[in-house]
Amino acid sequence: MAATWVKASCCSFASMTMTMCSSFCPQIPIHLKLRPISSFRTKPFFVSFKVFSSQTSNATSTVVEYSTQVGFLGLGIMGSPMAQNLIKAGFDVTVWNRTKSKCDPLIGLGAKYKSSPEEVTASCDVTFAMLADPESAVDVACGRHGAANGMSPGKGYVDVSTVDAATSKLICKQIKATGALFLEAPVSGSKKPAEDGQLIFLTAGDKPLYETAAPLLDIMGKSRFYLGDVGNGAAMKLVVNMIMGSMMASFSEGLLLSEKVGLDPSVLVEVVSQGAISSPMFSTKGPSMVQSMYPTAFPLKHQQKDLRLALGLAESVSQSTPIAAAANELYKIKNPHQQNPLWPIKLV
Ligand SMILES: NC(=O)C1=CN([C@@H]2O[C@H](COP(=O)(O)OP(=O)(O)OC[C@H]3O[C@@H](n4cnc5c(N)ncnc54)[C@H](OP(=O)(O)O)[C@@H]3O)[C@@H](O)[C@H]2O)C=CC1
Ligand SMILES: O=CCCC(=O)O
Repeated sequence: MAATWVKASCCSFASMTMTMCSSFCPQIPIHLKLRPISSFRTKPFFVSFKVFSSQTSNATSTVVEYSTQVGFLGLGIMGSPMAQNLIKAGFDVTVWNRTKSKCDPLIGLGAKYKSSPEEVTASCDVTFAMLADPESAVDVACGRHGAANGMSPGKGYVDVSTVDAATSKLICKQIKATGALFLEAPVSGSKKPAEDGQLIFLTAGDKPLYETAAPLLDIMGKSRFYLGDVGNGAAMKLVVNMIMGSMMASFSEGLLLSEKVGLDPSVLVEVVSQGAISSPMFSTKGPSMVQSMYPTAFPLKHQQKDLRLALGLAESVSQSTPIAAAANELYKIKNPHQQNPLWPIKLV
């Protein structure tokens, strides 16, 4: 039981110019034709997308009429449902993943397959990358047969991986050296929001690409923020995940303490949900944590990576972050039999 809470805290983790009626009802699926907004695209851009009444409102419908080629690199927990939503919305999607077998379900849904990131970007107008960490994001973008090799003017690269600002800037430089445009767009939201097209995009970089890619983002997400220069999206994402890592560690401690003093942790979850510290994260993860159920949504190693990168960000501006630093130690644990002096329980 002791390991329960630790494990749970980690695992169970236009302006495209629209030709449209301004008084559309967001509840009713409608078909829209979009015109290109910039010289970024050289051919007519008819697109299918989910309808938003504003940047942060809920989107409720999807439409299909589309001719652009969309690439997707990285089909893990997040990338796979994101690419799937683009395919289901009617986009022409070409996929690549290091482990080829993860492409098969998407190919079954109609995706095309290419055997390298370079081939994907060479054949696509806009390519998304959803990779594990800074190393893999750089490798896939800038390595041998990497995405940059297939980029050229008129194309766009949207990196939705969670990385640090320096990594994002490095990738941006390589992509832009080809004449293509770059957008960083890490996401808030986990496996279920990815499946449901309810992610929150934290974007920064080339505004024309942001605008061109907006309908694609709107298929995969419920809102998007444009934050200016490359690095700001990465920083925003790291701050958000730093808060999340600390709060889930604290929640885990509370659940364990409640049990050790003879309280029912389920009741604690209910009490928390009704009070000022209620949070969708506690409400959705809490019940499964109490039941010792840990379906992986946000792998422990990624939360630790994000805390590590957030601590680096804090260090860059000499900000003290003792709470995040303590939480980071917890997420470092790889050996379940190892005892962590910072955690008040023996991990068995
Ligand atoms: N899961 C979540 O809830 C969320 C995750 N994120 C972030 O999104 C990103 C992806 O997360 P998630 O989908 O959960 O992670 P997964 O571990 O499920 O997938 C990681 C992906 O990266 C690929 N990859 C890893 N290393 C390499 C490499 N060296 N070269 C090429 N490809 C590589 C994997 O390929 P392969 O299949 O071959 O291993 C896989 O496609 C991470 O940055 C994460 O922090 C952001 C929001 C929520
Ligand atoms: O990076 C992962 C975020 C997970 C979430 O927002 O639920």
